[in-house]
Amino acid sequence: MDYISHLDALNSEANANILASWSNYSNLNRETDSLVEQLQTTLDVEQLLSIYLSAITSHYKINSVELDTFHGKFKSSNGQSSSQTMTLPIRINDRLMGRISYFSEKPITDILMSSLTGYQKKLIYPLRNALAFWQLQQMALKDPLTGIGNRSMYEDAIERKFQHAERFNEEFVLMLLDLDNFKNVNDTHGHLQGDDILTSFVQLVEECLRGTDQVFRFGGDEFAILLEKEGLNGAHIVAARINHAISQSPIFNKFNVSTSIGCACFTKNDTPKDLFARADKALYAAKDAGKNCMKIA
Ligand SMILES: Nc1nc2c(ncn2[C@@H]2O[C@H](COP(=O)(O)OP(=O)(O)OP(=O)(O)O)[C@@H](O)[C@H]2O)c(=O)[nH]1
Repeated sequence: MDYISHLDALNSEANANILASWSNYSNLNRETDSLVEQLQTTLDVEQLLSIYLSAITSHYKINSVELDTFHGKFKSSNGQSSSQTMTLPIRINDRLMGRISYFSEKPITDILMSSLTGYQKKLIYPLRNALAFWQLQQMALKDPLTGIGNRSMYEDAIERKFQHAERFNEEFVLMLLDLDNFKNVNDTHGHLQGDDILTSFVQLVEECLRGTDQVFRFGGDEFAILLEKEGLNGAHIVAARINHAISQSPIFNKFNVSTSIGCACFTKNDTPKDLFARADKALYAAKDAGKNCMKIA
């Protein structure tokens, strides 16, 4: 090969390398643009994480990501196990928003970490919007005094419970609870004391339930419980546990407050309204029977 041909060959090799890196660069740019577009399609935090995870798993062997914020934890996973973890902070204008942990079965190297930092930047603003939206939703669904779900959250939960129970042929129980003689606490000792009783009641009830059961405040001194995968027996046990816990509680004894409970078990062909009406009728029966007891529809 003469000198000129050698130079030509070197030149075309260099051009090919430039073209290849340019093509890699523009592919990467196209991918990140498409990731940004996809991240703009939802305000659901878990869906965002799932889109993000799919984008990064096409390059890195990451099996799940977990977002830890001041408001709660969110996770997305492809179901595979991971032995390695790495956590990166997420900041907006130097303010810490939370942290994302990456789980992988392969060691997470410094190079991987720095490229993930680049990817993570695409997530920041969509995530900020989704978290703000999530907070608003939580505020609309939670009772501010006790922190448990309100009537709107109950309506969502009961719809889902019905769909689940019908599909998997599962039992569940709706319990309606109303405090006895509560008005007297407000009238005699003031609303702050009444509020204390309401928050103590929620704590006490939660201690009597499994983590999978749910408790809601409808307003005033009215509450509802959804007992997961339970029938009549479960309802009897839980109601007895709650009534017993109240009878042992110094604050409830001091103010002579107890609770009346009405229960109804889900049956096929029920609607949420039917179930509620039966539990409500049972609650009235418990009040009529002298309060501080449980009646089953
Ligand atoms: N402290 C406080 N009181 C509330 C709140 N919301 C409603 N109430 C009061 O709760 C009371 C509920 O009244 P009732 O259920 O009729 O009173 P009760 O004495 O429990 O009546 P029985 O159920 O027949 O025993 C009323 O006095 C309301 O003003 C609240 O957020 N905080």
